[in-house]
Amino acid sequence: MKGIYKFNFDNVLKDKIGETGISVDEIDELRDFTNLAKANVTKKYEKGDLGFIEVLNEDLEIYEEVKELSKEFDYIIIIGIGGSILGSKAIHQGIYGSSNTYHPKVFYLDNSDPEKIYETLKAVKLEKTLIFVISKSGNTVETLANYFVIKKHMDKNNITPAKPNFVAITGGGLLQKIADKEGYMCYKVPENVGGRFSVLSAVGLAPLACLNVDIHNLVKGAKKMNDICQTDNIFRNPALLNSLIHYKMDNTGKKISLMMPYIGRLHQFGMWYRQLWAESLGKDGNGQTPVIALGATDQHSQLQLYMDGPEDKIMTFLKVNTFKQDYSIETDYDSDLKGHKLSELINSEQLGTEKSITEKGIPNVKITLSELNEYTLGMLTYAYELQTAYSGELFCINAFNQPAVEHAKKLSHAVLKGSIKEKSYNEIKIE
Ligand SMILES: O=P(O)(O)OC[C@H]1O[C@H](O)[C@H](O)[C@@H](O)[C@@H]1O
Repeated sequence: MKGIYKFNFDNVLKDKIGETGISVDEIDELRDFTNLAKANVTKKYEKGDLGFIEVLNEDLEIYEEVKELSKEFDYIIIIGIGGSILGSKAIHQGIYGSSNTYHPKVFYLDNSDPEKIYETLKAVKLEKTLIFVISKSGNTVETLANYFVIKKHMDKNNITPAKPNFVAITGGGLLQKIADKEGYMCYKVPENVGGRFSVLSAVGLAPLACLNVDIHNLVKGAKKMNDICQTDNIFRNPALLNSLIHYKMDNTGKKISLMMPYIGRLHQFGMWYRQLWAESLGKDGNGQTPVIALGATDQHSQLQLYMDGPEDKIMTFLKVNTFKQDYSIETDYDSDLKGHKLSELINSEQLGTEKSITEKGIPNVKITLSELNEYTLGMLTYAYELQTAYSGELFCINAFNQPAVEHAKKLSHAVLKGSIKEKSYNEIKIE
């Protein structure tokens, strides 16, 4: 499997967007600054802190066992939240789209919304369902709650699949205890792999292997990107260059990082990126708010704001050259569309938007993939992981923790236990 990845940064340059931009010379002058960031990431990796790089060397044969087991099942449920599920969702959608017409069918339980679990239970036959329960900490309440509800439902209704149907992927906590006690097949999340950086570890690879994603090519793409990004030449290192561009733009008030894929299959990738960028860099008053829009759909809903609203955005266009299916537009009516393909239309819309955004002086970069397959998706995913690690260094932020989220989790627990009650003094109530 092959594919080409192109990173284009013309439209952040001063000669394209004016004074808000950056020049090639300025980028070059920041060589020491960017090389230090890169060297710090390497140091952390050598110290054993960056498991998301280490996992590239993992033996993928370990996933054969669960893949074999999955052949007994028609449905897969993945239970997890945040970094424990967004990656597999993004990669699966990146390869298969969101129609869920393939075998096995997949369902994601990533919320404690009772209606969602009800709908899922109605859509699957549990005796034919392989269920992944994924949580690095092993203690995330939404994940445990969904597991407990499904387990009880199976026990109460005497649902006994031909083969054991729970697989735990965890680094410890209550989930590990449950897996040990119940004898579940279990994959480990290494301590040094942060949840949102875990898609290329067991967290993503075990379920994806069962969903017929070619994980070998996925990792191969990531390794290729890792090799490419070993260079200190920033103009040859897309992760480092994009990191610097976002850093410089942040410094000039571009506090929103807007990602706009022009293919539906990358929409979930945007959602994965949203967590990665937000949780890694949103600290101590820093951080760019990631926003995801889908081209061309959101041109007709958001573009007015992007072009004419606050000048606080840097945009990333994601584009693919080849679509898996295509249609030519044929009509007897007099129309500019006549004789064109849908792929030409969507890519023209991308370029048209890019041109008008650039004319407005809004900085934007573009990643073009020759096609969207496991290999190119592996390159894309890993480039963003590395870019986020570099950005942590540039912004002097620990990109690998999430203290504010931990605090909110504690308060939610306190509410559940009854030690915090909802009180409101100022509200409008209408009956
Ligand atoms: O994998 P888990 O331990 O269940 O954590 C799931 C998620 O929980 C928290 O909300 C963290 O902020 C996320 O970074 C994490 O991905």
